[in-house]
Amino acid sequence: MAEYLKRGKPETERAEDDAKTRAVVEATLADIEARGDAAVRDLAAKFDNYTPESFRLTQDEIDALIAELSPCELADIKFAQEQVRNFAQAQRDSMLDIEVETMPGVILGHKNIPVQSVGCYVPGGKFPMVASAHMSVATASVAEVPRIIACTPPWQGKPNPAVIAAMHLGGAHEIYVLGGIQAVGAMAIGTETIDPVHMLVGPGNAFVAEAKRQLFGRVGIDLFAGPTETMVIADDTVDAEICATDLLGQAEHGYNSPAVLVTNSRKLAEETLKEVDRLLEILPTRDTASVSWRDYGEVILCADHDEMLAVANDIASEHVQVMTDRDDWYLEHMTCYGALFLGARTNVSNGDKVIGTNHTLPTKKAGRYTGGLWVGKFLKTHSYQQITTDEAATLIGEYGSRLCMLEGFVGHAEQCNVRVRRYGGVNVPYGQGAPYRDAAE
Ligand SMILES: NC(=O)c1ccc[n+]([C@@H]2O[C@H](COP(=O)([O-])OP(=O)(O)OC[C@H]3O[C@@H](n4cnc5c(N)ncnc54)[C@H](O)[C@@H]3O)[C@@H](O)[C@H]2O)c1
Ligand SMILES: [Zn+2]
Repeated sequence: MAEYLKRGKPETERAEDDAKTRAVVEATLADIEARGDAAVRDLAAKFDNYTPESFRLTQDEIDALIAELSPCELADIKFAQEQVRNFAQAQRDSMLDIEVETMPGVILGHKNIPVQSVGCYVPGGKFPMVASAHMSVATASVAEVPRIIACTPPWQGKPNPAVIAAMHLGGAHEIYVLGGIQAVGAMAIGTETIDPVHMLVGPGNAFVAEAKRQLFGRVGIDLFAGPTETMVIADDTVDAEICATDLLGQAEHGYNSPAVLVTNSRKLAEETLKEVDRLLEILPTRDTASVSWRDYGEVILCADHDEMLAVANDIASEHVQVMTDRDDWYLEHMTCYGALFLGARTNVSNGDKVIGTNHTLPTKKAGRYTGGLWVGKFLKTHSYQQITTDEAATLIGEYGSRLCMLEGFVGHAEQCNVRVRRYGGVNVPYGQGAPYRDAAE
């Protein structure tokens, strides 16, 4: 049995927080539904103290904001987007349209068609998350989505130049300075000034993630990508400084970011606990990181690697940093997670900002049923079928006719029967199934 050297808030308290968030989101979305732009305006004033003439930026405003960036800042953004595009393009190239002849005259296929309009949410409450624009906007543009709209909250009272530049360079067609529930609500429901989209993507705080969840069905969503989570799987091949740094590096995202160490080394576990306390004295973002660590930090001591693997798959953390004497073994055996970061040379912030994999990843155990955002999420795989010979129309029609009757679907059966009569010359009486012909005949 794994031993907890430190535990986070109990599940019951986490569930109470979730229930409060659900109620706030439900009421807010109903308000946007009822009052459209007027509600959006009130919410932006209330939560972000932001009351511009228009939330949508004009091309002149976008150009002026981009001009505020230094050449180095602009080059860095372009470098990151190039990495994200390159990997997304390789993934896109792996997705093929197919067409096969499954038996003579029977053609089956599928086509990958881009979602026709997407709303990308780029978080910006606590930090202006420039990188989130690469992950959603640039990836949508690799998928050739014809309408990409992007929303982000104001940063210190005005649009953040780096975020807006990343959205624009990523390929956004419309940019709005709008945050939180009002942004995702407006994009999905539509208002007098914003045409609704077909799908919402991108990470956000608990309110944003819950709003997307509630809007699912009305529009598509990429996945449940809420407050950041991180897990470090380590044995005594690494030291406490690197483990503590990796835990706090992601705990700084907000007040509710779980950071969990899973190890088979009591020495490493104890030293990491001490090291976290030491770093929390000097980390400039300790105000948030220390609260996340207090409420959601965990240190789990396991007997061996098999137990570490079981614990890790059960938690299904968003980010899993593996630093052991058998990193490839974890790659082979981990089944539930957002993304893996293998070996001490890499780290989660590489994935967050620059390396090219997508940082919009599943949280709250969503890694049990989905991976993160990727170019494939912007593509819909649609099937089609075609019968090109009379023989195939008759053969499939006869089987189809009988299988419809097996379920009592007489009208369905007649769709087959009319083909069997017309293309096969076989007389199937109206309202009956086709006669059974043995394969040997
Ligand atoms: N899962 C992922 O892939 C992933 C990736 C990056 C970031 N994240 C997460 O994104 C989140 C970003 O959060 P953030 O808050 O900094 O920015 P955000 O843009 O998600 O949210 C800011 C908005 O929240 C709204 N808001 C704030 N307090 C509110 C309240 N009490 N009621 C209703 N609405 C309220 C405001 O409208 C504000 O515009 C972090 O939790 C981070 O961990 C997740
Ligand atoms: Zn991060």
